[in-house]
Amino acid sequence: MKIVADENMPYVEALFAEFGQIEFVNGRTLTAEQVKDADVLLVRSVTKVDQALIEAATKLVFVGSATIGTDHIDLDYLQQRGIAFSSAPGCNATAVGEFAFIALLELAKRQGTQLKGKVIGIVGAGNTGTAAAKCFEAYGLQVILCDPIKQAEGDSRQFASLDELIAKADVISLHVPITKVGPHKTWYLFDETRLNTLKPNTWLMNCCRGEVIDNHALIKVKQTRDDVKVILDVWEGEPKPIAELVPLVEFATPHIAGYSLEGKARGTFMLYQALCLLLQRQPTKSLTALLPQFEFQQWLNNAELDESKLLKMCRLVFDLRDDDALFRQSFHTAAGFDLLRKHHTHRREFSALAVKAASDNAFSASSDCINMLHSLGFSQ
Ligand SMILES: NC(=O)C1=CN([C@@H]2O[C@H](COP(=O)(O)OP(=O)(O)OC[C@H]3O[C@@H](n4cnc5c(N)ncnc54)[C@H](O)[C@@H]3O)[C@@H](O)[C@H]2O)C=CC1
Ligand SMILES: O=C(O)C(=O)[C@H](O)COP(=O)(O)O
Repeated sequence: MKIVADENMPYVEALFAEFGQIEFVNGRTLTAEQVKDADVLLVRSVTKVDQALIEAATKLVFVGSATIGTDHIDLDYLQQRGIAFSSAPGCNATAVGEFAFIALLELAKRQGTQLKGKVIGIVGAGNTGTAAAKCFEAYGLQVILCDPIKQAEGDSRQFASLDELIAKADVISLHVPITKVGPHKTWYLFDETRLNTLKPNTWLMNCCRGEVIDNHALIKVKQTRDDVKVILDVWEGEPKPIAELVPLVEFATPHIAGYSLEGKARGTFMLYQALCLLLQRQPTKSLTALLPQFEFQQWLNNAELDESKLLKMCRLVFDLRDDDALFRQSFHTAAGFDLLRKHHTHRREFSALAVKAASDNAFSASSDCINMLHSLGFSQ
């Protein structure tokens, strides 16, 4: 069996070697010629899997994408060909949720204010939106959810309309898939008209797909509204963000919100499970065995953890400022954007770091503060 796999997908060797010969490829530049003998194709979000790519791949039985989004896959064509497909829903939801939380702590610090007390609006209450809400709620923030699809399905959580959310939230975080048609289409959901309805001093963060915000309109709005602060992990026209936009953004990263080591490992592992199922083989590998132990654990002496100390703790697992600085140096070319992604140091999720109160110390952290950290996701 021949497996063609994106070179940026960790743990492929460990999980798929038992199925046959693996050929690693650059997912962005993958050609039909490289895929034509494949039985299995494993991709990430940068590979467009459509008729043009796989028409000649007559042996292909399985396509796996180790991602949450599936907008790069022509699902109808795969179905028509009878090729099994699996993505990895939820694999990096925790990573995105924690990214959103840390990014907002960083923004608050940079603005000389506190995140505490802000109202957070989450657009799209699926896996990543829910993971983000979990962090914000663990920190005691009020969260407003907007998800008309889940609302119509009878999800028991409380929902607001997008207009209500925009009117009430201090921070808006976007967590929707990209869709171009239908009553809830998200392509340019934040177009110029909607961007102009943002209330004064709104913080807007996009960790889903670049085209959910009209980036040209965002430039226009930002040029006259410095009160609006923006964090972008995803960009219209990736891998070539519009250069003019970057200096207008407070934190800029190259589509790495989902790039925790755990998230990537989960993604590859979910494809391994799907292929085992398709081939009716018993899985022999385990996800936990793949992940290295985190080098540190943290003893807390501080009686109370203020926001600045909380941010320092979060930076133990992920320092967003490094990615932002690197981005500004080398986003200018498509190769630069992709290299930033390729060489991104896979951060760990909060769960990799065990946090305990130093018990023999009069200044030991309060149980409220330890409970908050555990609710955020840090281990006991
Ligand atoms: N920056 C990154 O590294 C990552 C980006 N993503 C992107 O984030 C997207 C969302 O991921 P998940 O939360 O895991 O997907 P999901 O499918 O679990 O949740 C998406 C939610 O958005 C809702 N939705 C759809 N249209 C909407 C609209 N017009 N208004 C409000 N809600 C709407 C859906 O009902 C659904 O509940 C993915 O499709 C992917 O494009 C995902 C992972 C990592
Ligand atoms: O899962 C998704 O959807 C994402 O956006 C991924 O985090 C993107 O990562 P790559 O597949 O482009 O490495």
